[in-house]
Amino acid sequence: MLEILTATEMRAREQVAIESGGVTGLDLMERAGRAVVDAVFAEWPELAQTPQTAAVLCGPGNNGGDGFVIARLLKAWGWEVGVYLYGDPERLPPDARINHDRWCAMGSVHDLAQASVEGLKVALMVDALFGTGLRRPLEGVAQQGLNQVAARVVAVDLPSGLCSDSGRVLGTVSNAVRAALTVTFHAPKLGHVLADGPAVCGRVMVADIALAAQAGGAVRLVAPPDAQSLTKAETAHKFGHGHALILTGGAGTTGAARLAARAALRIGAGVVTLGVPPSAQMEVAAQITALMLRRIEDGKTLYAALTDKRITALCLGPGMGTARARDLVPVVLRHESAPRVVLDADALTAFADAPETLFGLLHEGCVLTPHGGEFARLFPDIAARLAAPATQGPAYSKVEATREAAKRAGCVVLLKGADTVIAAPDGACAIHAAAYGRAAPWLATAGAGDVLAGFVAGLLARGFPPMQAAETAAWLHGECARCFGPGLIAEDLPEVLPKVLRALPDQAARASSRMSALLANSNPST
Ligand SMILES: NC(=O)C1=CN([C@@H]2O[C@H](COP(=O)(O)OP(=O)(O)OC[C@H]3O[C@@H](n4cnc5c(N)ncnc54)[C@H](OP(=O)(O)O)[C@@H]3O)[C@@H](O)[C@H]2O)[C@@H](O)CC1
Ligand SMILES: [K+]
Repeated sequence: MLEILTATEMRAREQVAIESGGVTGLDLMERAGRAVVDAVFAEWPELAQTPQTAAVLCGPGNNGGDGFVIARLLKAWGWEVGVYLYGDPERLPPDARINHDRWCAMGSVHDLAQASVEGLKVALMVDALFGTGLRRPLEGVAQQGLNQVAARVVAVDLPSGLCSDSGRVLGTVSNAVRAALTVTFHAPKLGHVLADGPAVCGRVMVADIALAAQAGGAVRLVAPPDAQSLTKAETAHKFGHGHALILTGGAGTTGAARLAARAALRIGAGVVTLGVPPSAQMEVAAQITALMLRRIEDGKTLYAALTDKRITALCLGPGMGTARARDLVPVVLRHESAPRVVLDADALTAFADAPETLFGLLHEGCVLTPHGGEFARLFPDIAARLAAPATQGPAYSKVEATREAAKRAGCVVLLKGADTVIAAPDGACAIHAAAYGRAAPWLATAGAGDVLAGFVAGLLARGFPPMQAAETAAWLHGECARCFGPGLIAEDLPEVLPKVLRALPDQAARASSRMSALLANSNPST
């Protein structure tokens, strides 16, 4: 499991290590500084060839302390290093103060408030202004780092201005350092993958500073699924892999549900049936082959259909129309057979006026897959809080918002985006970040969300628990987009899935691929 930490969790890990007596805060700071220097040389090998020039911007906390270590190590390599402190040396925390004083034995410290670094030409700028302790937007002289012209900017832990827990830049979005390389310690932080994080971090390297592994953080990065979990048993009957029922809208609006149905079938549901109103029967019949068709006219016919115990999951919403959704969603959610259900698109919008009615019906076998707009319709107060300007760190995050929504809804919520967050009512939470090595910009295409809903439905039909179904669907969806690449349209996603499934790593390979797939991993000497 690749854990991804909040600032508080990271501090707790540091504290446990220090209290165990095996390491001091000063040791950790030394390792952090050394890890940054090693990562810089790994990223830009040309800088290790001959001594260069660097500007190191140090802040008033321990992030600044790391900066003083880096300055000392670069100087030891023969570099010409300018150190600029934002703050009062007398008020530095103890470990940072010690490293400040060590540096002072080798060079001078400029006061960032007095010495302008605007336009300074250096080979490397080290941003050690703020890390996990950022509380407010960068302002005044602290902003000088933003306009640096160095060819290479390395951020220590986080680009200054970026909130570690939310990935939101405090203030306006231009209020953060834009790094080419970010070197963080022990584990990635939420801010590296959420919101603005990927846009300002550049490449992210996770450096091992020899902190002992501990029980996982509260949030995980979605891992590649285990190939075994998606195979089909040699002896199983088609109904052994479940039967998904996908409801369509009327004539002319059945495309979205057909996309979802094909996705459910491709991901391995044994049988997939499209439930159509009479007006759409001919249209759908003319389009399908492996998919089944059943007339679902109204609540009564749907209720009767659900008495077939072989139907293990439903997908409602894509292209369904809000009126039909308002009629049929309660029938499914109230049905005594309690099949698993994914609700998307119109099935969410249909309850914009009365979200509490929907929440009263949802159960733990449900998954909601809203995009930002649908989320705001169901959870307007949560969405408003998330949309409010981030002025204080730690800022309210998409992780907190999705967790709050899942708790309120009483089921798994998958909030889509480049940073897809999936949360369960018990607080379990995972992020699928389509960023860094897993960026999938081609997913911004009509119908991609319908395919995701279909993937979730197919997995639910196969018996995956809701959280696992949502995580697995999100990962495979992103992987299909990456595998197809430019020119992708939604129809391509289910078609490329077999290739993606064939390439899935087995359990042993998963552990090592997880980290490298998303973030570059460095393991500098300690
Ligand atoms: N944890 C670990 O295991 C390890 C941690 N390590 C390193 O420590 C870093 C965390 O250090 P940290 O906690 O001292 O916080 P940091 O980011 O330096 O800033 C705090 C200071 O900034 C100030 N301040 C905040 N915002 C401001 C603003 N906008 N404008 C002006 N001032 C502002 C704030 O002031 P205050 O809010 O108290 O007024 C306080 O003085 C971490 O990122 C990593 O690099 C490593 O050494 C190895 C192991
Ligand atoms: K920083």
